[in-house]
Amino acid sequence: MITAYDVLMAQNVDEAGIDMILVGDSLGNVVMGYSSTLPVTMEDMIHHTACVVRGTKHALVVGDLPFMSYQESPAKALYNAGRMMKEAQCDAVKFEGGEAVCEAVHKITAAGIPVVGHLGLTPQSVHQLGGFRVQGKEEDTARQLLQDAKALEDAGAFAIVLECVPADLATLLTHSLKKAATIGIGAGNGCDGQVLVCTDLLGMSGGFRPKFSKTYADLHTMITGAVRTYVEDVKNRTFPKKEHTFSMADDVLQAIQKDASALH
Ligand SMILES: Nc1nc(=O)c2c([nH]1)NC[C@@H]1CN(c3ccc(C(=O)N[C@@H](CCC(=O)O)C(=O)O)cc3)CN21
Ligand SMILES: CC(C)C(=O)C(=O)O
Ligand SMILES: [Mg+2]
Repeated sequence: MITAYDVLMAQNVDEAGIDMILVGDSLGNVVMGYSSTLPVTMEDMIHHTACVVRGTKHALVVGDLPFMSYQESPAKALYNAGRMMKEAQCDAVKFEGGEAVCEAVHKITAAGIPVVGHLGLTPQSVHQLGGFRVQGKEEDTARQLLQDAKALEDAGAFAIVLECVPADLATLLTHSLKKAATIGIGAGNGCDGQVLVCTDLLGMSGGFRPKFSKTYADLHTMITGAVRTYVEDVKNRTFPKKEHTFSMADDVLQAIQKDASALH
């Protein structure tokens, strides 16, 4: 699984054979320039998820539900999950939380909408968590994670993202679940699948380099290099060349030249 936020990236990752595309609310950081995911709205998520759906032929597209679109009540969660499916036409929705959101998961799956859960470091709760830190290192928090994962599975989630949890705990959770698949990000290779933010993987997320990420390409260097060369080419007139240029018939040109010189 990989994130995407627009049609171009969706086409590229889909062609590369990815199984699932997540239109993450990391949109807030990656595309909109916010310092957290909290300001992202339903309108933002629907808009970008619809773009990704239009660029996807094969992968399953999951729309992330933004902060405060599902926390208030299971009824509101169902309403917004329905909006995401109807207006963006994606294949599933995802939202953060364990036991606290299980009633919402149950209602949404009962309505025929596939749900992906998200446990561990849940960025919409960053202020409560006190920062972006590994979760579930202590006995009580690890036990709560196991309970949350079981509860999400029982409520009907078909997959659960595990973000920034110790690898051994993620492996244990993966084995404990009977139906739901685990998708790790900073959770080791014992999960059923993995997810990364596309711009992190491609080396175009600026200075953001979390420990769990791996850059498979250096697009930042490629993009700045290409644009720098373009600027130079324009300034020294090596671009555009003849092959980038349109011409006109000589007699027409001569007629217009006469008109132009008459204007002097
Ligand atoms: N570009 C991008 N990639 C992401 O993976 C991502 C976003 N944006 N935005 C939403 C959330 C926020 N995420 C984050 C943000 C920061 C850390 C971080 O600073 N982690 C540290 C601390 C680990 C520790 O507790 O030791 C690290 O070094 O990984 C992790 C996940 C993951 N998500
Ligand atoms: C990092 C993934 C799991 C996510 O929730 C997002 O991109 O918003
Ligand atoms: Mg998210």
